Amino acid sequence: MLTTENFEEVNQVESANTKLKNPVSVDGNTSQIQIVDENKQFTKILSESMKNVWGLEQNGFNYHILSIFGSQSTGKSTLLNKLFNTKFQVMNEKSRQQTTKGIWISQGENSNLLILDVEGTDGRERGEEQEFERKSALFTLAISEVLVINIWENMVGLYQGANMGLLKTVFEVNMQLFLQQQGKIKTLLLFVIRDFTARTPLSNLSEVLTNELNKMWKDISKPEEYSESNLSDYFDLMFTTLPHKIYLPEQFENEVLQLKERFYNTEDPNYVFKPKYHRGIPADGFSSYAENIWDQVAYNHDLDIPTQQQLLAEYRCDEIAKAIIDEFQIDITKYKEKLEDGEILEDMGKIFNEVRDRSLELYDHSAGRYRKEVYNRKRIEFIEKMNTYLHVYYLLQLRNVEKKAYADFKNKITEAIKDDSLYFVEILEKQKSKSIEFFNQVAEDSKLIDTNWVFTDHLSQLTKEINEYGKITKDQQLNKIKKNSEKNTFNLLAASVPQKMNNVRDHLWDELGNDLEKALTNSIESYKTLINGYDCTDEEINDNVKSIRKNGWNAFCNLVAEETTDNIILVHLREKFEEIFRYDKSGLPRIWNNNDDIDSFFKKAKDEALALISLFTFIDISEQKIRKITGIEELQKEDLTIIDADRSKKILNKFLRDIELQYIDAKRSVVRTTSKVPPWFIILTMALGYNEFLSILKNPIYLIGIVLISVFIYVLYITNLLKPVIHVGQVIVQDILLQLKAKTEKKHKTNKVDTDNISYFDEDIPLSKLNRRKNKNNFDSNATLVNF
Ligand SMILES: Nc1nc2c(ncn2[C@@H]2O[C@H](COP(=O)(O)OP(=O)(O)OP(=O)(O)O)[C@@H](O)[C@H]2O)c(=O)[nH]1
Repeated sequence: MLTTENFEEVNQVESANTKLKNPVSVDGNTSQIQIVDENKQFTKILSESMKNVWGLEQNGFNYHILSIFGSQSTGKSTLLNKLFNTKFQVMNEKSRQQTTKGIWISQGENSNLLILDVEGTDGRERGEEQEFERKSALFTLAISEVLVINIWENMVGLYQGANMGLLKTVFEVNMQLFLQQQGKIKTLLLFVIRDFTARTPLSNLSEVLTNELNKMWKDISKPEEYSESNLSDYFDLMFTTLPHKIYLPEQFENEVLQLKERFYNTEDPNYVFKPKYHRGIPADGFSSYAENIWDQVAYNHDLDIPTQQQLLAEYRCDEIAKAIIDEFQIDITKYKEKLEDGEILEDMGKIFNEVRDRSLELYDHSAGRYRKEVYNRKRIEFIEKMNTYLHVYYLLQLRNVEKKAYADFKNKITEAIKDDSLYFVEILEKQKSKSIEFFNQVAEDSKLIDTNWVFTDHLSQLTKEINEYGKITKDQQLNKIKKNSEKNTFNLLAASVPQKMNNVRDHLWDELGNDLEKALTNSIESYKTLINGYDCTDEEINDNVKSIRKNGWNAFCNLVAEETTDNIILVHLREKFEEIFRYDKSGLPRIWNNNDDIDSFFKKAKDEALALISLFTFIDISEQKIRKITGIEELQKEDLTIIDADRSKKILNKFLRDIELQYIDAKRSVVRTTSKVPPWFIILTMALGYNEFLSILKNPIYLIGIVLISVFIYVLYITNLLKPVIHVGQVIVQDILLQLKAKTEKKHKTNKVDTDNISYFDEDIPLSKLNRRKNKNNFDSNATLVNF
């Protein structure tokens, strides 16, 4: 009887048949796919469907798989569509043609159920060929928890009609599949007896079927050790009936609804999806697992479920780890940029522990469903991989912390130097500990839990850098303090030596010796005060004090040398000479006259001036005192010599020449003041020269000459050049006269030097090193001495 519903079904099937080639869906509904087609090709979109169409990928173990077996055209697809609201193809009544080809899979409506509709057995299209039947049995048994065996009541007891051939295959492949596995995996065989008339009670039918199945189990060939095993060790049996769909449609519908409870209602006493039937494949690994199983089955390879599960676990754990690692890397990249820019990541350890824990949680959630041994092994690899990535960040962090610790240390030390802190070493040590402590703290805090990361290399590098910088700075500071002390000595001496050498004549060297002692004592005291905080050894202090003393002595000698150049000595001599020769006791310039004893004055002035030179000939401080003040052990005579014999001679020559001119000037001024022309001589000259005077006036040449000379003299007068010209003329004349006189006398007299006055300079005094360097006079070494 064709009902409206049947009519619709037929139409539906007819339209669906036109789309049989579509591997996705018979009616364009992507909720069902042909998992294995009639050419034994496995679908490429199972994973995609699991994830995006059925939304089961993240269900873990919370999903179930049911397959239906049975002879062709026994209403399998119809039953599934009724039970699970799937859209499997249903046969067109008129053509009675096989509809389900290969294996189809669909999601049960609003559920976590995956339903497989398997091509009917003993289909006439495949003839006697049982290969696909065996393969599909192997495949579906490997992945399904429940096998629904669809039979018509009138087939019970018939070998082929009751699918006994198929069940024998199932039993055999079960041995092949699950015997290697530790712990028995059970499968539920749910017999749905269709077109049930109730003429034979279900209990009888069940019994018949159970007996047949047990007999069949006994008959199949089993390994020796399983020869005594029972069917019930591997299979649970469940029997149910459905009335005739066409003749008793309402009853059929009602019983289908009741049957539905066994699949959907977990509370139902006959609920079929018991945990013991689950294949233990997490939903996200199902597509890979199913495909691998089919590959093995399709190409007649030995199907070793444990190996497949092992391979799946390996593959999936890697895949899961990779996906999480990809996300993990994206998560941590933002920190890398900061670290590469030199930033220190606060709470790095905390942040990274959290990031790692989050990733690990995800891994555990997904990979933890796979084989424990694989999951644990891969977990260690996964953690190591994350740790490796994070270790790069940790090294960057260490580099940044090391830089900061070093920079902080340097800044503090620079500040201490700027402030001239008296506690330099204390600050240095304190800052060193602080910087190292800071480094240790951050390095320790930045570590990840359960890692053996070390930072000893960075720490020793930092310590080395800090120590080196500290030592260099300390040495520089000590050197600076020493130099400042030496500068202090120099400044004190520079303030006293020139002043005293220019003014003090009595006890000059006693006073200079005292000044040197005071300057050195002052400098050494301030040096010792300043180095107080530097933790110097006695040896270092002694060496530096020695150096301050020695350099102080050198500075003293230099200042003395600067004050005893030839010119300065000459100035001193001239001043002394002129003090007596040119000025009287009241300090007024002398006007020489005939009664003055110029020679006596000259001799006295010269003697006293020459006596002064001895004051500057050598440093007249006792060697004992110098040793005591300067600490210099080896002191040579030449070290104290200021003016040596050579220099003395040159200075003396120059001095004598200078005072000789003053002597001549004095003598000449006496002549000028005494030699006047008498008046009678002027009158006589005018009388006798009157004619010559007139003749000059009358002669135009003479007249012009006189006029020109007068004009020249007048020009000189108005330009104030007359006096200088006269003076130059006088000097030239005097020089000519002197040279003539000297040449004349040289022929007759030998040069005689006043040995009394210059005997001191003849002493064999060694050359002073200092003055050899300082003395740059340009005196004519061949200048002759003049005897007065
Ligand atoms: N007598 C009877 N006929 C049924 C029943 N259920 C469905 N049919 C009819 O049986 C025919 C085959 O139905 P299908 O659901 O396509 O059977 P199938 O086993 O899936 O067929 P294949 O997939 O080709 O093996 C259809 O014409 C259905 O209307 C039933 O309970 N009893």
